[in-house]
Amino acid sequence: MFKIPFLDLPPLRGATGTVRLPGSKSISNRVLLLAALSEGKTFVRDLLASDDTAVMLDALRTLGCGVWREGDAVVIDGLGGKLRAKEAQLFLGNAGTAMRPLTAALAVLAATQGGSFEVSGVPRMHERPIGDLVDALRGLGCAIDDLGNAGYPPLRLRGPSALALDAPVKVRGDVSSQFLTALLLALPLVAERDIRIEVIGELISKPYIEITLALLARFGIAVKREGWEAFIIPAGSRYVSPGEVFVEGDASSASYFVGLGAIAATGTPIRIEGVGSESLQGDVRFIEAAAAMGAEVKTGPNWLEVRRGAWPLKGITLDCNHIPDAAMTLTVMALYADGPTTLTNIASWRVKETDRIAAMATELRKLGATVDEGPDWIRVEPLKDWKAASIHTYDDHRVAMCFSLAAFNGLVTENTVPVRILEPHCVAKTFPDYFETLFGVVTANAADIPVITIDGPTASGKGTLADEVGKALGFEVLDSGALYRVTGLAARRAGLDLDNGDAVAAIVPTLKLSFRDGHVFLGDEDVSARLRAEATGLLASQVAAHAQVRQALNQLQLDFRRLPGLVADGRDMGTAIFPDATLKVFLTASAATRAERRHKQLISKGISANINSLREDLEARDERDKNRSASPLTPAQDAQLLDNSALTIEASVDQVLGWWQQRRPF
Ligand SMILES: O=C(O)C1=C[C@@H](OP(=O)(O)O)[C@@H](O)[C@H](O)C1
Ligand SMILES: C=C(OP(=O)(O)O)C(=O)O
Repeated sequence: MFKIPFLDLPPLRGATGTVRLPGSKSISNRVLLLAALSEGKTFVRDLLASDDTAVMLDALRTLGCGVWREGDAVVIDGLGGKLRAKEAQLFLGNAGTAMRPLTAALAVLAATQGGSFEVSGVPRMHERPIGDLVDALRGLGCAIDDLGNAGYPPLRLRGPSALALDAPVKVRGDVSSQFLTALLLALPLVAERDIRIEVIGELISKPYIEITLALLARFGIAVKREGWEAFIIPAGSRYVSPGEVFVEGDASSASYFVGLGAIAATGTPIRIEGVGSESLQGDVRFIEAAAAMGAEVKTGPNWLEVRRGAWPLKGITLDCNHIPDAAMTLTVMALYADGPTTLTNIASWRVKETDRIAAMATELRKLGATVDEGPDWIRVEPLKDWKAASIHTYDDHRVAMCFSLAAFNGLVTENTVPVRILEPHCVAKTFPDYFETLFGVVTANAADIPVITIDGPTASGKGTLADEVGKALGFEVLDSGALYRVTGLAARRAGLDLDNGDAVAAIVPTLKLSFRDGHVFLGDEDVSARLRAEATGLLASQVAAHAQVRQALNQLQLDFRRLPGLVADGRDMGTAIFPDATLKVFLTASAATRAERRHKQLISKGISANINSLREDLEARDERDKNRSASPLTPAQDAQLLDNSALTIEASVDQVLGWWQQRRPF
């Protein structure tokens, strides 16, 4: 996950490959609750691992459920309908699928067994309505206290209290379907007689009720229904765990890749694995909307393949009540259309993670789009004149994911712009690795992928600075010095004459080199510590003097230019390898400062060292690096010079990030 203040997406051009979706949020949290209410163990496979499921799992643990991992399964040892904890405070983040169903289940459990439970969430959760559910539960006889504003969390669910189960339970369905879902999931707890639930008002987001009914059936509860108006939980219903449940991929998460295929898969299609024609989730019908906009879609039981069909896409008008979450993706696809796109019947967008109609309209306008909105609709015009924009994400995962599709503007305009996604980690709600997954299936022109080079003499602190800048921007880091060090080490191990440039260059393509978690591996061996040793530094300096060796390592270094960007540290990154880098930094420090730092570093590792001879070595190495004929150590003409002798690491990082920001169009 990119846990950084912003993620800049350079212009993207194409898409190809296969995406394996994370588990469905809606299915995961329903299955967890049903397993918790059942008796005995349920093995849940392919469970979504995200913020929304984490709060549900924490809540279940607090309530006394067994929750543990066994291989690739999460095992829930259920309560069998009996409360083990009679008091608890549950923090449910911003997960509607945890807040609403747990409120109903705990209200009913507290009423029948006694207890006091508080449910709360993030500030936005306290602005998301729950009054219709509370009214239904109070009508049934549950004791519920508003701990904040009436009709919103936080709430206290108290008991015991007498339940009136003979009259129908009435619930409004026109603000959120999750209220009906919550009652359907919880009321089998007290189904000594038939329980009738009646929906008041037009039910929205109907396909989510189908998910609820299907999963209840898997846990042994066969709800009878009268269309969408009434649902009857038969007397004697009991939750019976099926023992094992497989969670299918998330169909709402699929929408971003369906959109991606429609926009950018011009050759082979994007393959999306985890949902397909047999999906339980209504959002799989997003493919119909995408097809109406021009996408070519093929489906199998649990896969989709999508490629570009019509181009530009076709503007559509669509009632999106049945796909409230996935439909947001259409508003960004609409930028690439031949005419306006109008989405209707989406009033619920206003009470989700943020006011999504307002959020999408505001952010689309920042890109230059013309957008109109009403209480329950939005209209987006195609965009020709794109502006670089910093997209505010409102702690809404879907806003962040949707706007990644705006980075394909280079497919419709010459004046390509990057897109900045603020607080990209909000995707953690349902798809923590969204951006990594995206980068795995999109292509960009190498020249569009930003590079920051940090060159400078040995022990100037390039490595630390590059790592920190890389972390701050979410960029890849290339420690080119390590490549020379590995080559020097491997050449020495192979018994080569290090003065023989051809021989040393010949082993470069055979190096089995990988960088993982800040470590460098040669084959399976972690050689990080060896590479840092002074002796290896000298080997590196020797082999680096050969033009043939530098040539062999060139391509390897260029290959590190990957999305979303690269920070390359070395000696000739800005002059020879990435001459088109957006920002070039030449880092220096006095020989005395560098010798002191190296000395401290060695001493802290328990290696004895003499500061004077370290300084002499450094100076000798500087001379060799400066005077070699192949790529001598010298600042690029357009480099920013940074002498960090008197600077802290933070100050150097801030300086580089400041220069970087000056070069950004945001
Ligand atoms: O039941 C569910 O799993 C959901 C129902 C929908 O909410 P509404 O019924 O409030 O539209 C949907 O937006 C949400 O992401 C998940
Ligand atoms: C509306 C959403 O979430 P929640 O389950 O919190 O309602 C969503 O994921 O788009």
